[in-house]
This record gives sequence, C-alpha cells and structure tokens, in this order.
Amino acid sequence: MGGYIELKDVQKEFILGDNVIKAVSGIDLSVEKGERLRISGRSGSGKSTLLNLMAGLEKTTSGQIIIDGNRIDQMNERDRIRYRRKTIGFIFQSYNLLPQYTALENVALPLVLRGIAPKKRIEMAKEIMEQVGIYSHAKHKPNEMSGGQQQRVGIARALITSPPIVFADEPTGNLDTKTSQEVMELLTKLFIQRGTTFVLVSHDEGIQDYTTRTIYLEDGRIINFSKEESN
Ligand SMILES: Nc1ncnc2c1ncn2[C@@H]1O[C@H](COP(=O)(O)OP(=O)(O)OP(=O)(O)O)[C@@H](O)[C@H]1O
Repeated sequence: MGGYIELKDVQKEFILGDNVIKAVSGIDLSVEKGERLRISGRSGSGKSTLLNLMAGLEKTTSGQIIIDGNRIDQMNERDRIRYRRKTIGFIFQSYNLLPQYTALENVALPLVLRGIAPKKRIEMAKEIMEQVGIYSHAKHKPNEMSGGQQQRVGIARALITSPPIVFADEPTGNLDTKTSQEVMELLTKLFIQRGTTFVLVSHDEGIQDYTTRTIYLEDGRIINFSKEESN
C-alpha cells in the first residue's frame, strides 16, 4: 500500500528555445497522512516545481502522482482544478491577496467559487479568522496590514474549506524571525488539530522545529532525508 501522497519517478522538463531544463528528475516520494514535510535545497534545485506538481498546478512530463488513490497526473485541466479546490489549500510567500478586497472578503473567496451563500460565507470566514487571530482586521485591505497579518489572512483563506492537504511555498519568506515562528506555531497547532497533511518549501532551517521530515533537493533529485524529532 502506498502513502497518502505518492510520487513515482516524477519528471518535469521545461523547454526554453533549444534548451531542455530538467527541473525535476525522477523523484520517488511517499507522504503519510498528517505528515508535515519540508522540501529544502539551493535556489534552482526544483523545490517550487516539485511542490507545484504535487499540488496539481503544473503538469508532469512523466511519472505518477497519486493523492489518496487518485492519479492527478492523468486528470485533464478541468478535473484537476476541481480536485484542487476540494482537496488542497495553498499558502504563498507573497500572500497573493486581492488588494481591492477586505481581509474578510479575501478569506471568503474560495467559498464564492463553491457557490456558498453570502451569509454562510461571512459566518465561516469569521470563524476561521478568529482561529488564526486576525478577525480584528476583517475590514482592513491588504495594504493596511503588516506582512504577518497578511499571511494570517492567507492562512485563513487556505483553511476555510478545511482541505485535507495544505501546500506552502516559502510561507515565511517575507517575515522576520519572530513573526515566522508565530506563523509556524499557528500552522502546526491547526494542522495537528485537523490532521492536515502539510508540505512546504522552505530553506529556513529554523522551520525544521515545526516539521516531521525534511527532504533536500539538488538538480531536481532528492539527495538526502532527515528524520526530525516528532513534534
Ligand atoms: N516555467 C519555467 N520555464 C522554464 N524553466 C523553469 C520554469 N520554472 C522553473 N524553471 C527552471 O527549473 C529549475 C528549478 O526551478 P524551481 O523554481 O523549481 O527551483 P527552486 O528550488 O524552487 O528555486 P528558488 O529557491 O530560487 O525558488 C530552475 O533551473 C528554473 O530556472
């Protein structure tokens, strides 16, 4: 039996003019339910590409990606989008909030895509914003909040649909050390509570305290595993 997320000989090539760039070169990986896995490695080693493949944001060149028994690499674009909306939350380094909307409207956005009625959307947004400690800023626009506050809004938006899997690309990359720790503590608490499987890209070794395992990439391959103390 495989893991909750299973990658088998996954490859991703980008064609740039006459050049073929092998961003991901034959990755085998198994992630268990409830794991908090960190992907690390030097700039250009393929971390973001690997994460985007796992999240169904990029298409594989070859190999298999199986999530909870579903071959996401074989899905067409429409099915992949639908699967992603149902199963996956994504947290970005630069928050990716819509500047013209308030914090609450940003958080509620995934519910609009699901056709949930306005009153229910506000109720659900309030609940998750209280959990991540940002409801006091519900009416603020992104440019009226600090980086840490914006990232809490990004986290609330990623979690409002209660996805079983959350992916994050350098979620603390724009935050200072103290705010990074606060954000990671919050995420870890919520993920343990909810049994969420979490995969993040981060070259910050400090993040290791909050994850259960780290894999290191070099030239699109896994070069080494480290089993961290369970916490
Ligand atoms: N859309 C693209 N088109 C062409 N090449 C790409 C594309 N995306 C990534 N690459 C290349 O693939 C390789 C891996 O890139 P990737 O962004 O996955 O690395 P990374 O480890 O996340 O880097 P960083 O830490 O700098 O974000 C790099 O050589 C990059 O230039």
